[in-house]
Amino acid sequence: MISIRQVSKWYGSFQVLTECTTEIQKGEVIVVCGPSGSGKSTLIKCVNGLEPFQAGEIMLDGTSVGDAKTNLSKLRARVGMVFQHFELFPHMRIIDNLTLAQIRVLGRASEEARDKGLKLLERVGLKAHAEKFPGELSGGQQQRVAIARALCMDPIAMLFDEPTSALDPEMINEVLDVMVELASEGMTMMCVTHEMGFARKVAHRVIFMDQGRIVEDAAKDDFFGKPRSERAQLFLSKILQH
Ligand SMILES: Nc1ncnc2c1ncn2[C@@H]1O[C@H](COP(=O)(O)OP(=O)(O)OP(=O)(O)O)[C@@H](O)[C@H]1O
Repeated sequence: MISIRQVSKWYGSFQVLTECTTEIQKGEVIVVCGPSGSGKSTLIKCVNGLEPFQAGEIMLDGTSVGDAKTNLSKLRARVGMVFQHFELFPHMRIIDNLTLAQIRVLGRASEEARDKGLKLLERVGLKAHAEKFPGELSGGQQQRVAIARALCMDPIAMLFDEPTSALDPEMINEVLDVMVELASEGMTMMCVTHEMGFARKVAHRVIFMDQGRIVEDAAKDDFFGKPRSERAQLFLSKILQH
């Protein structure tokens, strides 16, 4: 489903990603973790073409992301992306946030888009808030709206970039619960997160990054049982103390 081969990226002379390689199968849930600045967000943004890369290849369901001939907006419409900051349009009602891309990008009729939006709002428990503005919702609710918005596009995979790290602690679980449910339904997911409880519960594999490299790419139980690298052992011992 997602194939990342020997991907390298530079910001000027600074190499942010070095020969990153991994494969994500349909229905797999991958957690990407690692220290701050290790390149996790950059890698995930390369997957849907939000960041260009200079070497290697990323294939998304058979389409090459880095190929200049690839229509990136079409490609992005097929992969849901959820960011740390929900990035909802503040001046638009929740339901309009959900229908905009369906109408503009997928060409759905507004009634159909609205029905779909309401269905997905119901799924994340927020149908009653459809006519509100984002500022009237809590951070956790806004993030659930952002997930519903991504799902409105019938994505073939979902990418999450630290979806809970801007939330107050009591709101983290309501977002993780939605992600756990998605995973249990077989959604292909690549999640940058520090939530190791989530990783233990639903990840199939864990990728550990350090200084722009994929240092470990292991089955969840192997990673948590005994990470191979000292760097990952240190990271886990620190993060699991909290
Ligand atoms: N636009 C940019 N220009 C130059 N350097 C950048 C840019 N974006 C990110 N970087 C650098 O690239 C490195 C990797 O950043 P990235 O955000 O991918 O790391 P991360 O592992 O996701 O970190 P965090 O956990 O703190 O979000 C960092 O050193 C960062 O400063």
